[in-house]
Amino acid sequence: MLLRLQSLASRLLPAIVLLALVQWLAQSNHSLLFRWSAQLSYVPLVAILFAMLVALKFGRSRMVIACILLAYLCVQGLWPALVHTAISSKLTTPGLMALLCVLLWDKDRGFALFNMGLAVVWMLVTLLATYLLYEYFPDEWQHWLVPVHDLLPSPLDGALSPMDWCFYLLVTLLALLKLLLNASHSHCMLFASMLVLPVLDYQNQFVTTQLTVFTLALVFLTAVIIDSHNMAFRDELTGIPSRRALMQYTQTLGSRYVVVMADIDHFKSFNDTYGHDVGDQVLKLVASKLQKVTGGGKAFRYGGEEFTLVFARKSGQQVLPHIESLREQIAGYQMVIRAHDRPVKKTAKKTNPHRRTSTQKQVGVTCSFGVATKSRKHSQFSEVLKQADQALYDAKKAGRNCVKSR
Ligand SMILES: Nc1nc2c(ncn2[C@@H]2O[C@H](COP(=O)(O)OP(=O)(O)OP(=O)(O)O)[C@@H](O)[C@H]2O)c(=O)[nH]1
Repeated sequence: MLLRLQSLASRLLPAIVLLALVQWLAQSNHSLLFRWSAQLSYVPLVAILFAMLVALKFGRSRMVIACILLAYLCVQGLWPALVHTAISSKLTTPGLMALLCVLLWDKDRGFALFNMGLAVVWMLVTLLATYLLYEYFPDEWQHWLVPVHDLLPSPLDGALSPMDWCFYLLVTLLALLKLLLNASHSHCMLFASMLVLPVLDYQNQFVTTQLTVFTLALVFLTAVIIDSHNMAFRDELTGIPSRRALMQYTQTLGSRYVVVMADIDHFKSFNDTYGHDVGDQVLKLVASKLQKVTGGGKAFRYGGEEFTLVFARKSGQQVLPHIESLREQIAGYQMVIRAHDRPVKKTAKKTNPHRRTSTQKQVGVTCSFGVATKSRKHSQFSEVLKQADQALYDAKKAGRNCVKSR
């Protein structure tokens, strides 16, 4: 949970700080900004449409929809007569916030006609629900909103009606809940754009909106690119760099490095005893421990239950103490499993070393390690990797839960 909060903060904070800076800059009424907004008034619209095209290319349907929603803000500023109606002006911010919140909870559905039709339907339903809520919220229920409205800091008291404040708060909390479950860059950026909408509504200035939309276009572009990069180079299950990332990393290695192959001992029996889901939990746990390796090592998931650690500019002797301490840490950790035990197969009964813990909630995991150093004889990365694999085989033969080097 702490890790999740850390990654959420590290993704969300830069975008929020950037947007806050933009608001401050726009409020400073700098003459250059006004000249910029007059002469380059179409730039934010072009930027957000460009971000939309990139999202389209990467198949990120949610970001495409978010860009369209932000483009609406630009169009509203550029051609007010085109979109101005009593309903649209009153409900623009709540409607957009509700749509962004639903987008956060939805998933990328691609661009098949049926899925796009579905997206249009739920967007219309969301807008209709927001409209009905605002129009028909009973007057006699208004007093329920007052205590929540009182939570607002006093300078903002008059800025937001109780209805607006409660609605924004509810939608924001719902979105935050989603972020706690999944905080990809795209999720964080959608959330940041949600937060800035009431501010834009309050300021109601063309230049602020344009500048913010331009910033959001850049922020969305960054999110789409980073998420796509992560999809390609991060292992989906464990979240650590994948084999593809390892192969790319090898290009950057110099003439001195150490490769370590790590393999979870008797991993098959975890799957057999507790099921595939617990097997996945074990993989995640081991990956998180490997990722914290000291001595400058970088961890990758090689495939299955095998991991690779690479230590650039290090000798075997320098690396060994770090691997030994890593092995001890993993072996000393008691993992609490969150799954019901499986009936043990007859054939697995004889060989399964975890069988005794099958009724307990805590299980131990061990790993074997094979270490190899780049040398004149083995100068190619593939050769060093092969040596590390051989050393791993030695470790397995020596009884597992140990480190062997070649
Ligand atoms: N849960 C889960 N299991 C996986 C995954 N990838 C591979 N496996 C399983 O990992 C197991 C690998 O087992 P083996 O290679 O036989 O070796 P082991 O049981 O780890 O035993 P030793 O390596 O000899 O100590 C197989 O049963 C695979 O199905 C995965 O992503 N999730």
